[in-house]
Parts: sequence; structure tokens; C-alpha cells
Amino acid sequence: MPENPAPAVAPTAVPPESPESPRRALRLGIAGPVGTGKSSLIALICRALGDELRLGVITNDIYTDEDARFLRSAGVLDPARIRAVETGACPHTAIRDDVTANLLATEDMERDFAPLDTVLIESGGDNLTATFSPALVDAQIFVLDVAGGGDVARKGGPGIGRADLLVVNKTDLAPYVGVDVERMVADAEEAREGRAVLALSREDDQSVQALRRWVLQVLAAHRSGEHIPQDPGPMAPHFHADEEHPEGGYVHAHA
Ligand SMILES: Nc1nc2c(ncn2[C@@H]2O[C@H](COP(=O)(O)OP(=O)(O)OP(=O)(O)O)[C@@H](O)[C@H]2O)c(=O)[nH]1
Repeated sequence: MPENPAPAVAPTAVPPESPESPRRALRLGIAGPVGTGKSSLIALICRALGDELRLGVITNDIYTDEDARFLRSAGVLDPARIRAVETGACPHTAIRDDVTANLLATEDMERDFAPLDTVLIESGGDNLTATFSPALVDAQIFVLDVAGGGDVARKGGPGIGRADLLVVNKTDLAPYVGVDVERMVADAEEAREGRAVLALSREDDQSVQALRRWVLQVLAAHRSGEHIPQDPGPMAPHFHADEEHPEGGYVHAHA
């Protein structure tokens, strides 16, 4: 795999770096429950934008570097630009409560491959409430999938309600799991009070192009200083499965 080349021509939608614009890359977080397609969405962004933007990827897993290995093997980016943080504890702690490991990994990546346009940071597969700290990312995408059920978008929570973009993923599976995508998107739009919602499938190129445009828009707003990072809000109490716990797990909250 060749080095991700610098774009020959700057994308028209994104203003080039200027002395006034932020010097560092846009840091874009990707969160959402286990298996909703976070790594696959990163692979889509790398395929769609890898020729025009200089990208880097950081993944988070508890004890493995599985997501980073998946992305390297997908051949979507120079493997050196895909790095893993092993959190050793709940991944949402590493993206929200103590962002040190991720910040160091991101800064190392930005220094080693300077200048980068965007660093994509994937949270470990987690629960419905995980969101990134604005101390770590400038903007965040929360990923749900239709196979999790059409009701999930209505349940709300900080990521669903207030992430910069909510993706309803794997829409190609909707007929097989009895989910009405239009209804699910409408519920999500209502829960988000008009914030952006995107129905996505890797099988549907139009939806991938819409994702591409959204990333370019946020990058343009970041460069022009118009984008202000928002905190989706504190994490709700959530359940941690634990085989050694007498009740099979415990409810846990972050201060
Ligand atoms: N049908 C369909 N399957 C998809 C799509 N996107 C991802 N998948 C599949 O969904 C499964 C989970 O995808 P991942 O990208 O590994 O999900 P993840 O959220 O990164 O998973 P964790 O890191 O384990 O939480 C894989 O089998 C993917 O091939 C899609 O658009 N359509």
C-alpha cells in the first residue's frame, strides 16, 4: 500500500490552511454500541476521502488491537497511519474521563505525519451512552444500526441526541430485520431536534457520498473557525457485564 498521497488539488469545499485557520487536524470521533459498524464506517471514509485528504486513524479496544488490524487489512490507508490504543478498562473512560492515552496517540500521529487534515478516532464498541470528550475530539459521529431495532433511535441519550451526526447504519439489512428506515430516521430527527441524521449502507453509494460531504463540511467549518465543539453531555449510568459478579454485572456511573 503506497503512502496516502497529499491531494494534488485541494478539495473545493474545504478552504486550504491559512495563517488564521487552526493548525492542527480535525479530530473526529466515532462512537456507538458494539458491532454497529464503526470500523466499517471509518473504512468507508478512508476509501471515499483517502485520495484528497491526509488521514490518520486511532482505534480503542480494551485488550486488543483488533479494530486497527481490521482496518490495516482492509487496505484503506497506509497501515502506519492506523494506530491502536489499548484502554485496559472501559473504552468510554478513555474517550471521555481520562483522554490522556488518546490525546498522546493523536498528537504523536499528527506529529509523525504532519500535516494531517483529519484524524478519525474510534471508540471501543460500547453501550448506548458513550460519547467523546470535547477535550479529545472536535466533532463526533454516533453510529446505530437497523439490526439493533427500530426503537433505539427513540430511546435518546447523549450520543443519539447530541452527537454532531447520527448515522443509522446497515440500511440494506432493514427488510430482513423488519425495520422501517424512514420511521427510524424520523424518530431520530425528532430526538435530535433537527440535528443531522444519515441513513447509511456500504451497499448504497449515494449514502456514502452523503457521509463524504458531511466530513468535508465539518472540516471546512473547523478550518474557518465556524465549528464549535459541543459536549453531548454526561454519560448516563450503564450496566457492565461481569462474569465474576454475583448478579452477572453491575450498574456503574461516572461522576
Ligand atoms: N449488511 C451490512 N453489514 C455491515 C455494514 N457495515 C458494517 N457491516 C457489518 O457489521 C459487522 C460489524 O461491523 P464493524 O465495523 O466491525 O462494527 P464495529 O462497530 O466497529 O464493531 P466493534 O468495534 O466490535 O464494536 C461486520 O460484520 C460488518 O461487515 C453495512 O453497511 N451493511
